[in-house]
Amino acid sequence: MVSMVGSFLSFFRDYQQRFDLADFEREVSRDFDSQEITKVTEEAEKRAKELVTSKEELLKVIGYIDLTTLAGDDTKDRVTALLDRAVAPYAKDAAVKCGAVCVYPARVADVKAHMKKKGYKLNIASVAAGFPSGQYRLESRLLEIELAVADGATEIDIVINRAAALDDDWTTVYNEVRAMKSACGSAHLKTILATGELKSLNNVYKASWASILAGSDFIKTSTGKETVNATIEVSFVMLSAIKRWHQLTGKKVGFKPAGGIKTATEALTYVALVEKVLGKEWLNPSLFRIGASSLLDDVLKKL
Ligand SMILES: O=C[C@H](O)COP(=O)(O)O
Repeated sequence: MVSMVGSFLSFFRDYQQRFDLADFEREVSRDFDSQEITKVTEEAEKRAKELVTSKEELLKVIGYIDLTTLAGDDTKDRVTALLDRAVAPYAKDAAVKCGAVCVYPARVADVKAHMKKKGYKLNIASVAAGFPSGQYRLESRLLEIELAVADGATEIDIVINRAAALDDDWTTVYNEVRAMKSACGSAHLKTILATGELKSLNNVYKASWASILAGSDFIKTSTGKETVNATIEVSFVMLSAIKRWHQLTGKKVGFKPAGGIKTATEALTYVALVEKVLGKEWLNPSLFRIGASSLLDDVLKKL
């Protein structure tokens, strides 16, 4: 028994600490069946139409939301108002809260100061590492993460290096995410794949796998700034990678669809998909978030 645990631990440590390109290639050489994806999508859409009639499910959606503002003209007043809203989004029930607020690094200190002043408790997510393009030197991306954490971010949403991904250089993608995970310290790392720029579902799977191997706590679809953001199709592929990792290691990685999710029914389609692929145990804010700037209004309207 002890030696089984020992070999499991060494397998797991190996997977976490080195990037073996041959192992990686073996693991990611798979195709996705478009008929299966269409079937799963139809099922999720059907289930979402049922879920949207349930007040309990709608309230759960609020708890999954990373209430986001990511605009060039964000100010202290805008992010503090966002925080006020995220801690008390539903007037009829003070226990309902969003999963986090999500802001640019330069606004984290404003959020933290307001949180302290009001005595709130909520996760503060900051995008970082040259969000949304990632087209910056690694040193500056790492420093940005460290500064956001020092200012009070408890969750860091980084972007992968799409130039490396599109050059099929998955070692670089892995090494950079690993360095970013280390720069996060105790903050959780959400790794954005920017799937709308990855050109193929196989690349989405490779990006998911490299990010998971590198220690990401969550994988996230999109920045909200790509031409194509979250879709059910790429989500299915990412969830398949999370499922495979769980089968191999027993570890649970979270999932965050983001970008362009505006209605309760759309949000619940992702809920239904997660339930279908990974099971109900993933449906809590420590393993499932939805990144959205304008979803909350529609959810409140339906309550
Ligand atoms: O991570 C969150 C996204 O940037 C939000 O995108 P959205 O403004 O389309 O809802």
